[in-house]
Amino acid sequence: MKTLRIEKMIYGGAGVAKNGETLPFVLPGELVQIEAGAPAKVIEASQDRVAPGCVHFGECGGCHYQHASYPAQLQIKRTILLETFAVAGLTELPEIATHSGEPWHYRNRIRLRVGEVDGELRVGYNRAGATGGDAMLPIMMCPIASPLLWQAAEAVVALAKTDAAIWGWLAAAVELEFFTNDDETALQLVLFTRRPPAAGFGAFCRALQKAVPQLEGAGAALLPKNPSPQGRRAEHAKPGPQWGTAGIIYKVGNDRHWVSRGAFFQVNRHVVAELLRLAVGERKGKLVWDLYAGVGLFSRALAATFEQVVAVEAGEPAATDLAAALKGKKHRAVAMTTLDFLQAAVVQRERPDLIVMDPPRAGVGAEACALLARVRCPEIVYVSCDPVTLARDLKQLTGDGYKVVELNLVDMFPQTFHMETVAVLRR
Ligand SMILES: C[S@@+](CC[C@H](N)C(=O)[O-])C[C@H]1O[C@@H](n2cnc3c(N)ncnc32)[C@H](O)[C@@H]1O
Repeated sequence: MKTLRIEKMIYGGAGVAKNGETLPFVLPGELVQIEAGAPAKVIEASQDRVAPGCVHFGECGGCHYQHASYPAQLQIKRTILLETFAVAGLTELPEIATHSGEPWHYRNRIRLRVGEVDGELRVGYNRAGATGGDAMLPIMMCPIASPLLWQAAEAVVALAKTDAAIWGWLAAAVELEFFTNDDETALQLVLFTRRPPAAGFGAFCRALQKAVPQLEGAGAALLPKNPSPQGRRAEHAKPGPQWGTAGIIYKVGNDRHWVSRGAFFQVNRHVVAELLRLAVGERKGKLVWDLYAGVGLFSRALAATFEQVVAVEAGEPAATDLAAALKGKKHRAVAMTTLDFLQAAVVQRERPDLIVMDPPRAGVGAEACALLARVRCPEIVYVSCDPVTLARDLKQLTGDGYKVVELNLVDMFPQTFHMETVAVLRR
């Protein structure tokens, strides 16, 4: 048996003790007893410790911080962000401003696993510490999901007991993804399967729509027959049968965005307007580039105050949605990677007044940052969902003449270790 004092939290959800050992579900300052094969026992609890809001917390892989009060969660994220910047060698940084919303029922999208448990079809998530290939944790609630999403998940499971079409498709499903809009008036479903039933997808969707009238559209996504050894995320799905509308309208501020089923959209329905305000705000000018533009969340708002928006998006179906959103105007949607776009732009010596960029977790990367330095745009707004790659890219950009003048932590993912940052750079 060992007794450890937790020194601090690290990115990824765990706390770390003085001897370097890491433990999940602890808090800074706590004294914890550990014994091989038994869960850690908290001997001296932090005053920030609270009762978790979900019965599955600790077992479920989705949440990491439900045992911390919400103000403590925000403090943990700010501390980790600052430490990540320090490790990357970033100095002379502005204060971090924190922006948050309602910390429960915020997710507009959930991806559930489907499996048979004790002879019954159930939905669930990955267990904490497990990967996609391991046994799923069947769940009875998900209080970070918007209520409609969980209502739909419960409906599909309940209907499978009595409805043959629902049973057939649910039994064939590997995962279900539900996506809803800002006010939960519309719902989309993607059903991932390796062995689709020969027919009956329409009957499945109509039966579900009877129970959940907000269901507007659904599609089956066909996975390879045999799971990839690299895991579920490495697999590419082909489109199977489709039903109803192909997307939903999602309202943010004055804009109504068309989001196709499967296209990226910011996941937190309570803070997306604040994220948009931070990324766009009152900025105006002649030319702006929106890199990694998705369906055009930032582009549409930028189009109100810039003469021309050039928006770059490499993924489908977002690139098609983006082109439709900017169609018929002087703006330009470019369906290519940011790197290819920047390589061409540097040759043509283009220089926008502003660049907004919101890459996936991998960040912008060394090659694209080097090209950005050559563009010498006076202001860059970098929206990031990974502090480590953000710190790496900021270090390179500050070495190339930029200064970080504003830092915002936007809590897009309450109850989890994930964090969203909006950094403003000027030269
Ligand atoms: C974090 S999302 C941001 C989307 C958008 N800014 C928004 O707020 O809705 C990143 C987007 O970048 C796209 N993407 C990924 N890799 C890319 C690349 N190399 N070049 C351009 N776009 C890319 C993805 O398809 C996704 O839509």
